[in-house]
Amino acid sequence: MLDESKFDVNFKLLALRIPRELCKIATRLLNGYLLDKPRVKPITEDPTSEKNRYVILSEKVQNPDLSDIPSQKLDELEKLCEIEVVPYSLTLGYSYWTADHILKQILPPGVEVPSSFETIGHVAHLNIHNELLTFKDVIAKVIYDKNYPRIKTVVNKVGTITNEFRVPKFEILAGESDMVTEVKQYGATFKLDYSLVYWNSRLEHEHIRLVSLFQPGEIICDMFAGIGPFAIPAAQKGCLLYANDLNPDSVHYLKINAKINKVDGCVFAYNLDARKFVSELMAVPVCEKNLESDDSMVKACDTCSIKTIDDAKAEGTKLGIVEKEVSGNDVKNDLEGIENFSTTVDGSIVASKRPPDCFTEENGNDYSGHKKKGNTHKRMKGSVMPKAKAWEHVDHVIMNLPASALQFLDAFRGIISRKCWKGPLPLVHCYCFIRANETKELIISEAESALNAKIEDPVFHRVRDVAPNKAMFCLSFRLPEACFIEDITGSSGHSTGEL
Ligand SMILES: C[S@@+](CC[C@H](N)C(=O)[O-])C[C@H]1O[C@@H](n2cnc3c(N)ncnc32)[C@H](O)[C@@H]1O
Repeated sequence: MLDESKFDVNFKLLALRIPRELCKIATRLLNGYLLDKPRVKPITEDPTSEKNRYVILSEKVQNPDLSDIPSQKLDELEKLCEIEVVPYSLTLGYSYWTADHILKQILPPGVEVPSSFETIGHVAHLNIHNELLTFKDVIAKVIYDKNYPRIKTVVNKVGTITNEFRVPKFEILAGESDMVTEVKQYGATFKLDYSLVYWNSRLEHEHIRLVSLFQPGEIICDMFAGIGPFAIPAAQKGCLLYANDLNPDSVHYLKINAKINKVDGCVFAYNLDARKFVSELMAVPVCEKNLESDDSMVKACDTCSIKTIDDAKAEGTKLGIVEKEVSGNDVKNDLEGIENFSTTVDGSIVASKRPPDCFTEENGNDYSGHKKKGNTHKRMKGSVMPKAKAWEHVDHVIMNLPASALQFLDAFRGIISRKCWKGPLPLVHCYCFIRANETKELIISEAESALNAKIEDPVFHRVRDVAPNKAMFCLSFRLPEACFIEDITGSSGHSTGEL
């Protein structure tokens, strides 16, 4: 085990014993000659008298006659009191030194010291390289000691992720074995079991960037929702969420998180394969039977603002809250013809020119939303959020499974009933990886062959570099018209109404 006393360092220093009321002025006068160590104060108690203090001098003052300090400074101090020099012994030990300092002494010279880690609530996630695996326990102990109580569990990722839920395997190296924890992102709270579900704190900016494109009242379909880092903030914004994940544990926490964040009336959770989810959600039910989510997700919700097109019809009013913003542009940076859409009472779409200043992406193009004037977000106090008919309208589709989301685009082939659909087709936000030897054109062609249709006006947003030769991107585009199915009778565009 680690012998903590090995890290003791003793400093033989000098100190001035002075009346305690002169501490401030002495500190000012001796500026530059005082002990200068992070987190150690240069003034300390005199063990022999309450009335005095020790002013600890820096290591560079070695002579007891204080000849290392300019005489002018000493003269000034002497005018105020008698100066008494005393030896002072300072020991800085294990509890003082940083994790980086200690690990540098333990590990072989030249290796990269693993003193930084990803924090997920009370869990510190390390990725210890093979050459340091023999030191893994001591590394974990130091990180635990230095970060407790903020960190209560230190884990190391084992091997590479191979399972479809994208959950790494961990070994617990120090602290509690409980990996159920809580994380906060932009005001939302997420509970999760880090050993069972996918979570990546590095995606926080991306989650919020994408949600910032959504407008209150919009209908969002999240095909690979995880525990809800897109879905929960979108619902908090007043969107209606159809959120799905194949991992039952993710869906379990998605529901808990919807409750914790008081949006459980706006988040409908499903535990299906994404293809099946989309085909069930967006296809017209044979008997127009209402879709049912897998349990009682529909709850009273104070914070939601969704009204379906049908609700508005019933009220005979224009749906102010579902003003739909749509943008599209091509790689030539042509901003002309970009339009806003508002859904009117009959579900038809009113188009209006939108200001071009909303294009902020690296290539000049974007699907960002422009700020609306005023707050059109109305609350439905104490009411149950009505489910929208997703086969009539969905505004955005989120596909965050970068390793294979492009291949799932085939789920949209001929799925949307032209007869039933109201408004523009959804904007799809499909995450992918692009390697150094790949191009955006290659990605587009992969997406197009999955859709079996041409994509107009694609926009790429670089999310983050995941490896030296690999970056994560978000490809946004409007679902092509080819996804319409003309004749719904007897077509594959019917759902079994299983959801
Ligand atoms: C990269 S994670 C993204 C989770 C979440 N959207 C986020 O941003 O943190 C991908 C998620 O897709 C889920 N998944 C993998 N294959 C799936 C499939 N065939 N159908 C539905 N979900 C799937 C995984 O369980 C995982 O939660």
